[in-house]
Amino acid sequence: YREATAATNRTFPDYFKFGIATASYQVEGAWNEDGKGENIWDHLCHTNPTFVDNGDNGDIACDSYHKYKEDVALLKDLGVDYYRFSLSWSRIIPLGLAGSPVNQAGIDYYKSLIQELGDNGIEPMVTIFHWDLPETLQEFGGFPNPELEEHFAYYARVVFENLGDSVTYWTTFNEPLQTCHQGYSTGTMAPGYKSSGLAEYKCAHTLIKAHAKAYHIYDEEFRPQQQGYVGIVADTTWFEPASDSDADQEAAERALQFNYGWYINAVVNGNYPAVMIERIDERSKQQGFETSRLPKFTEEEIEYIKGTHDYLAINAYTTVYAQAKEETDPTVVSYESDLNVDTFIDESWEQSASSWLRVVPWGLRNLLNWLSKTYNHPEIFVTENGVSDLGGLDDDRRINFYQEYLSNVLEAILDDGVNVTRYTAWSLMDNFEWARGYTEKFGMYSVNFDNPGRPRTPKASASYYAQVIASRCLVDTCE
Ligand SMILES: O=S(=O)(O)CCCN1CCN(CCO[C@@H]2O[C@H](CO)[C@@H](O)[C@H](O)[C@H]2O)CC1
Repeated sequence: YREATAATNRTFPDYFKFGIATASYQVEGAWNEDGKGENIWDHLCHTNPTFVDNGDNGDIACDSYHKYKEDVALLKDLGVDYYRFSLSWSRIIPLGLAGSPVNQAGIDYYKSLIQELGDNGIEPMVTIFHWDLPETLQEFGGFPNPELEEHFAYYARVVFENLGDSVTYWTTFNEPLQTCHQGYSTGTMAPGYKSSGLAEYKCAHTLIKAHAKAYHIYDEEFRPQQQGYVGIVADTTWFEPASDSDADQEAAERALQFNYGWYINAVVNGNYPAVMIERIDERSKQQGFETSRLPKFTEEEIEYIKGTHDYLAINAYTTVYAQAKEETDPTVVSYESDLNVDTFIDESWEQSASSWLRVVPWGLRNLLNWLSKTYNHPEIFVTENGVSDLGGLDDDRRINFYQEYLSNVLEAILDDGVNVTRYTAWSLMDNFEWARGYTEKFGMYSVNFDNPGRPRTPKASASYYAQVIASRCLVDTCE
């Protein structure tokens, strides 16, 4: 499908659940209160204030650490079934290190938030890691250091033990692609390293093993009593073949495998996608490396990693066209040259406030179909989807975005038989948009960052989303 379609007037199935998401560093603030340790975003913002637009940082952010009851009241007004939020590793384990002290005040904060959600009939969907790595662990090398597997396993066990009685849906990592590729290759996210085609592959290797270990810890030690589910949230742009030539179709498929398959082929089938292994092994050999730049899983690791997911999750925002290109200079060591695909957009696609995000609703339907076909028709959660602007309460472009993207989700379900059972909007409120600071707004509630009270104000999109959830339909007159 390549055409925007008018929003369908059909209704969402009764089992379908609507949610909304935030993340710890983006909303909590209280960066050094009640025993919380420093994380890599605290450290980056404080030591290199030019990294983030306007020198913004998450010291206060939306102050959700103090205002979480207000946040739950907003969730109640929206009528969401669940709230997807993340835990701050260094609030719970200040040093991050396996065996290091646990900060009870950090545990108590999340217990209070989960209790408040429960009291309001809202299910918590908890992300264990959403990019805010304890700074001490970065001083040990971060995820490129294989020891991070043990440190993460210790953290996961602490949160399963302390919070698991009230949590059914867990996610180990949010967007490992951004963690490793933006963090250690493009340098556009903390810790801001530029080790393309090198450290980023080590980062992913440790992260995938850490995910699998946490999954097995839950499966063996906690699931019997807690009866919950564990997954990993991966993201990708939808890559639409620029033409129906074989070369362009292969280019699009290769891009999806290097972006989403990098992690999800591992948790589903136990290993990296074949196309990554083949291309990186070959190029590493041409470049004179004794071993491939892409680390290898052993046979027992493949068995251990295979199947470590109880649902398939996707954070999806936008689309690009993918086109085959001539092989680049084989001596270039980089992810981009390993991938070797040209991408471009259609300038007619509606813009957002984010340079990487064009509004292309039909791309989400194609992506959901690709996921279903590629991973054998699993249950799929859309765990993030949303659009940025520069502010304002009459956000009719955001309403239009949700109406058209949700319509494509519903068409994937009703017309294509894709088993999507959850949809999560990004985000509840305007928050710290990483290197873009507070300039790009994704919230359904506006936050006034010039007011120490960080007041929240509903935008028109909040009313629209509440109406969609109540009516289970996207337009005024439903069938
Ligand atoms: O600006 S640049 O072009 O130099 C680099 C930007 C790279 N983007 C950042 C967001 N990411 C996926 C979405 O990232 C997700 O979506 C939200 C909106 O971004 C974030 O706030 C969430 O934390 C994150 O989970 C796609 C890649």
